Amino acid sequence: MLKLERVTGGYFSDPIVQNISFSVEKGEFFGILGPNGSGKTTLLKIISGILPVMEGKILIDGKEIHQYSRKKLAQKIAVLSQISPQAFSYTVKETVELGRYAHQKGVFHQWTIEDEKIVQQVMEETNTLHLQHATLQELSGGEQQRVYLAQALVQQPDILLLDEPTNHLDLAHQKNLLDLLKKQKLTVVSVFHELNLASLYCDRLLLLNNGRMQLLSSPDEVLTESQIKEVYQTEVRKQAHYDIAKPQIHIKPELDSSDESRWNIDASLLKIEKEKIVLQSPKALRTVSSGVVGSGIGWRSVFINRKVPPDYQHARPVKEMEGYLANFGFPLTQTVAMMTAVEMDDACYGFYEEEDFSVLTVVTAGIGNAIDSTKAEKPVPVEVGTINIWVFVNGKLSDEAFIQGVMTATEGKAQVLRELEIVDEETKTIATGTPTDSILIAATQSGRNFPYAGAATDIGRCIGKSVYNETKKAIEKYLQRKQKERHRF
Ligand SMILES: Nc1ncnc2c1ncn2[C@@H]1O[C@H](COP(=O)(O)OP(=O)(O)OP(=O)(O)O)[C@@H](O)[C@H]1O
Repeated sequence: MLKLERVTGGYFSDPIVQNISFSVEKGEFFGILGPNGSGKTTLLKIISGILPVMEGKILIDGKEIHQYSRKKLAQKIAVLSQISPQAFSYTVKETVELGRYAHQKGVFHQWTIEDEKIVQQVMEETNTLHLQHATLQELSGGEQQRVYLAQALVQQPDILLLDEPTNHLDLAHQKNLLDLLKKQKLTVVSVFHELNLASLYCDRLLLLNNGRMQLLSSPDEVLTESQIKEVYQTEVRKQAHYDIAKPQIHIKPELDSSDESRWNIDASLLKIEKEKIVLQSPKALRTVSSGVVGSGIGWRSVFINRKVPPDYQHARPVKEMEGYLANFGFPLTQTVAMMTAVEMDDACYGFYEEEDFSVLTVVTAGIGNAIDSTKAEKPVPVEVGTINIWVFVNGKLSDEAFIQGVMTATEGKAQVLRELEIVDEETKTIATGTPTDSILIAATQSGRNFPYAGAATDIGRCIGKSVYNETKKAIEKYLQRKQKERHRF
């Protein structure tokens, strides 16, 4: 549909963009990225015919753009105008109507029912209809942007060229505008400054660097940490979007040196009370957890293991737990909270200090419902039994290390159950845990760097060993308590 063949162009004789070649297919959303001054706007102006092609060719549907009449080209390509002060005395509706010029026939450019229908429909879609009688100067920057988009859309072009279409828009209007363009299945070529929006909406991205093509590929290939560092001279982190398979880029603010300094979590921060265990960290820790509250991946500074009655039943345990936390004034957004029916006195913890890192591990263990997850058909709850494991690492864990930390901790727990011959009463085989076990791996993200935390690493073995030791002590305490209770009755 749109094809650039070795295009060079710019202002006067200055070739700002050089040797650009790509094709855009019908219905494709094509993004142009690059640092300030890399030639994005210049390239768009060359494509739209505002600036001449110095070398190479631009073809639309196989025909070079200079072979199209102005009106015919306007039916093929629309450009989202930049806000221009001279247009300010027009009303919104008049401004949008100008977009129909390319389709008006005859010498007198008669306005048809069809023209009116399209204008009404597009103004509705762009949320500009209610502004129709206002003049442009009475509108905010974002409202003006939507009016110009409406003007381009009523042109019903095959290809829409946009230069930073969202730069004046608030969050909702950014999303609405890009959703609208996506829904219309238009062929869009758009300059973006916002890498994350470009990633979410574009099928392919062209990354420009000093007027030349750095890379043309999918968002995932273009938006890599190393590529962005090279082109934008900025350190970034790349992560997958929470809901869809598109990358998102995070910049990291420059911190003052005190924020980078090493700090530790140790047992002095731990408070074991009758009804709960609390650890409050002076700073947020990066966490991976399966708590009732604060599960998943995040940054948290308050950790609660709450004792509930053995017959605890609640239709909405998360809500109930949130209410409990709020009662104590614990900040919900910063808290990981678990529950157990185990006596808090039976909690076990240990601080494991190695040469250049340390680990604090806290375990409460009840094994009334011990289950062999590899054989059981379904859990058969008899009594309350939950093993809750907290592992605090004084060090910096990668995502991979967090996952391996969960693995090594689980291996430690399973080893205890095997050694103590804790049996799943249903299957009569050695249990692997209980049906409601919970885990937290939390790291200060200061001090030594740990790319991995599997059993091949000292941190992995330390996590495995600490969980093994503390779980063993906790289960032995639990068993002793049960035995005493049995003797009493
Ligand atoms: N009207 C002009 N006349 C001469 N040179 C220009 C003109 N407009 C831009 N340039 C030059 O062309 C180069 C590329 O500018 P362009 O606006 O295409 O970059 P851009 O990638 O869109 O930048 P930004 O991200 O800042 O919008 C710059 O060095 C700029 O100084």
